[in-house]
Amino acid sequence: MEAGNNIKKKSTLVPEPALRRMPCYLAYLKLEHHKGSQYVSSTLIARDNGVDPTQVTKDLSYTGITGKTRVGYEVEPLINALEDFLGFRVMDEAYLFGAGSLGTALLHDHGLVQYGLKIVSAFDVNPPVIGHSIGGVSIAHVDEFLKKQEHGTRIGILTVPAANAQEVAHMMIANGIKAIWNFTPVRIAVPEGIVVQNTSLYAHLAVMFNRLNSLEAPAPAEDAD
Ligand SMILES: NC(=O)c1ccc[n+]([C@@H]2O[C@H](COP(=O)([O-])OP(=O)(O)OC[C@H]3O[C@@H](n4cnc5c(N)ncnc54)[C@H](O)[C@@H]3O)[C@@H](O)[C@H]2O)c1
Repeated sequence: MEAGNNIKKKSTLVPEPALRRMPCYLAYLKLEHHKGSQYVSSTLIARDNGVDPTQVTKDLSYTGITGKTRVGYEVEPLINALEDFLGFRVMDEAYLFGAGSLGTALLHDHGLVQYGLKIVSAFDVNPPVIGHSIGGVSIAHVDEFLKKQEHGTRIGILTVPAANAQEVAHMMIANGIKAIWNFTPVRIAVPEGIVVQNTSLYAHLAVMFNRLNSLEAPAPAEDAD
């Protein structure tokens, strides 16, 4: 994987559900590759991923790879194409804002690098953490970010308290950040041309609770005549 400020390949706008399925296909294909499979059919990918085969074919066509009649997709080239397409093979650098509980967890996460994201600096305002290093990344005061004139880094991870989210987002954008991975529960307002990706564990938790509770809920009573 290349490091530095390589620009990821310009990609066309792909529907979000397809983009969300692709890393699952990738993980699946890597397992198949590990098991020694050379080819895998769209029917098999569909069955094991709980997706319609036509959907699989359409999703994978975005990578530019098509399956062969009868044998399906060649596993290794498809893995490479998916990784390329998803931008996982070129390393992007990111700054992290807010090295608290969640920020620390992200700084310790080795998985991000495998997906093409390297946190190169973290910024906070809390004196006890400034000057320390977490997961090999040093924590500086946000003033240091403001002092930097040139930022090759275009991605900022936002893990500050909700009350500071908008103000920190403004500061990030004013100083060159183009994409914000927002973990705060605040729907931050940004000017046009700035990418925001909101991520919440709790939103998924709410869905899980709802699904679980609806399983356990008594069946609705039949209408009496
Ligand atoms: N998306 C999720 O799934 C998820 C999960 C947990 C927490 N969160 C959210 O993530 C955020 C952080 O949560 P936490 O538990 O790590 O909180 P925390 O209080 O442990 O950490 C927040 C950090 O931000 C720093 N900070 C405050 N103001 C700042 C500023 N202006 N500039 C830079 N740093 C600043 C604080 O000093 C602290 O170190 C919160 O908004 C929380 O709601 C989201």
